Parts: sequence; structure tokens; C-alpha cells
Amino acid sequence: MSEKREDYISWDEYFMGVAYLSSMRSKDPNTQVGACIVSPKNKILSMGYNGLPIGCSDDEFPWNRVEKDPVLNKYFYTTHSELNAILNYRGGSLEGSKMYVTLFPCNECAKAIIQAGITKIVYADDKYDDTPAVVASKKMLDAAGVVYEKYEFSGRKIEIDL
Ligand SMILES: Nc1ccn([C@H]2C[C@H](O)[C@@H](COP(=O)(O)O)O2)c(=O)n1
Ligand SMILES: [Zn+2]
Repeated sequence: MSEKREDYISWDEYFMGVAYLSSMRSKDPNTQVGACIVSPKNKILSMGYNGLPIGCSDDEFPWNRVEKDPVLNKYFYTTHSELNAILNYRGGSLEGSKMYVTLFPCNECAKAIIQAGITKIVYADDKYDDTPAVVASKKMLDAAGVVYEKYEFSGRKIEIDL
């Protein structure tokens, strides 16, 4: 009799892997972020990546970061991966769900996460941890009782031929 495979990926690897795969759709030349929302029963509910809203061309809107005039930078136009994942959800409620995200959520996404009823965040990177947006985000998540946990990289590499 055959034994079951033992080298299957864990739930955490699966969901963070999906978040990273989603981030690969981002056109942002500097930072690509992906998010994956998961139900309490480990069903994937939604995904998202950072990008422009529908109708706003990736080729016409700016991808700059440091222009003096903020209208010429990307920040006013890009929707963050976390908000896109929340907005992309077509089911009922996200109450009690978890979010896997490749970069720690900013203050704006934290508000959406809290209001959507997401109760846990698993994040891979926190490269903007000392910025006001992330400090404020953590303050709100703490106050609202949203748990956040750093993803533990397993060291496993996955190669996919597409
Ligand atoms: N948690 C986050 C943080 C940032 N983003 C997006 C917003 C921008 O498209 C990009 C950050 O650009 P940078 O300032 O690093 O050039 O990442 C997000 O989706 N989620
Ligand atoms: Zn955000």
C-alpha cells in the first residue's frame, strides 16, 4: 500500500506562498506586495496586490516615489494589496478571518482590516516599521485586538515551471 506524501507544504507556506505569488502581479517597480485572506477553516477567501484602480492605466499613471509634487508620485493612486484583497472579496463577511501579507499593513489598511473583522495578520516583512504609518497601524491593531505575527520562513524553496 502507498504511504501519503510527507513533503507537502504547510498551511502557512501555502497561504504566504499565495500572497507572494499575488505580489508578482504588481507593476510597482520598487515594492510589490501581496495579500491572501483565509477563513477560520483554512479556505482562501480573497487575494490582492498593490496596483492602480480599475480604469487607471499602469502606463499613464506615475510610478515615481520622490517627485516634489505629490501628484506626480504613485502614492495618491495605488491601492494597497491588503485593501484590494478586502475589496476583491465577493462573499459575505470576513469576520474572524486571517490575512497573510508580504509587508506589514499601513495605517489605512489597518483601519480596513479592523472594520472588515479580520482578527489575525501574518506578515513576512516589516521594512517600514519605524514609519509613522506603521507605528499608527500597530497602535490601532493593538487597540482593536487584532493579533499580528511574523511569518517564520521555513527556508523551503518552490520552483514552478509555467
Ligand atoms: N503594507 C503595504 C505597504 C505598501 N504597499 C504598497 C504601496 C506602494 O505601491 C508600495 C510601496 O512603495 P515604496 O514606498 O516602497 O516604493 O507598496 C502595500 O500594498 N501594502
Ligand atoms: Zn496600506
